[in-house]
Amino acid sequence: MSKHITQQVTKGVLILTINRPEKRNALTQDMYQALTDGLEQASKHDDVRAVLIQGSSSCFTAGNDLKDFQSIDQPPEKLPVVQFLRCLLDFDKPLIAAAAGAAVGIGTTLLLHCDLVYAAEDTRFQLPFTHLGLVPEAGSSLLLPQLVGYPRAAELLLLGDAFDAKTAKQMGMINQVLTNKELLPFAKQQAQRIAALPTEAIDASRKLLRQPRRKALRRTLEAELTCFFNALSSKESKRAIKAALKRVSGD
Ligand SMILES: C/C=C/C(=O)SCCNC(=O)CCNC(=O)[C@H](O)C(C)(C)COP(=O)(O)OP(=O)(O)OC[C@H]1O[C@@H](n2cnc3c(N)ncnc32)[C@H](O)[C@@H]1OP(=O)(O)O
Repeated sequence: MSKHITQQVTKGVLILTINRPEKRNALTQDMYQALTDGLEQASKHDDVRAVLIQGSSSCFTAGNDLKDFQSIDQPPEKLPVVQFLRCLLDFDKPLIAAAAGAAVGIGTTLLLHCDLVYAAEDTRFQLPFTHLGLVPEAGSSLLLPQLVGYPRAAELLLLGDAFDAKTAKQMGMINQVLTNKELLPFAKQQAQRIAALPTEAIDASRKLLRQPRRKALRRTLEAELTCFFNALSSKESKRAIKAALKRVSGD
């Protein structure tokens, strides 16, 4: 268990909270492992009927820890981030997310796997993969065009500009925009509402919603992973990640 991911079960909802404020909740391999453990436990326990993933009321996550990218020294297969992405794809209970402040990289793409997504007014989404010499992950090269149409998806994934919560709502990426104060209580309430509904009907409905894209999503995720880890070992990406780290931390 990572000290940066906390777990709490309330009224049938497992709340996974990302808590590394000093680094804008950037995700390390330990944190991905803790998130995967949380989802796997939730899947096994009948008393958990929905999962809420959240950061704080002012920051969701700045995405993958950039230093962590530089220190990857094991085959992708064994990496917790890869296990987390596969687990996300197969997760069999309702998944709700509450995003505020930074929602960068995987902080945006993981939302595409959630059933309900709520965002605070100040949320800044960004998919800066190409800036880092990388490619889309988490099945986003399939899910994003399906959700917002090819032209907008291409713009977001190729140019990598940040966009706000209002734009995300207009594009159909999220359910609702709330104030920072309202966000976490409202997301919890919605998760608890789902958890209180007849479980078999919720699970079967969710399966029906997801089933048509399941195989294609799995294929896309695996193709992206191959491409992503090839890119990560390229000179272009190493240079870009070093520059990004310098920009955010001065290192
Ligand atoms: C498979 C997954 C792939 C991906 O997720 S790719 C995406 C990778 N993520 C990024 O490229 C985001 C990089 N971060 C930023 O662009 C900015 O930050 C933000 C827009 C998220 C926030 O900006 P601001 O509020 O001004 O904060 P700040 O001063 O830049 O950072 C505060 C502290 O947080 C650390 N930090 C921020 N993001 C990361 C990160 N992604 N990895 C590691 N550290 C990060 C900094 O270094 C610094 O910390 P210190 O004060 O100790 O230097």
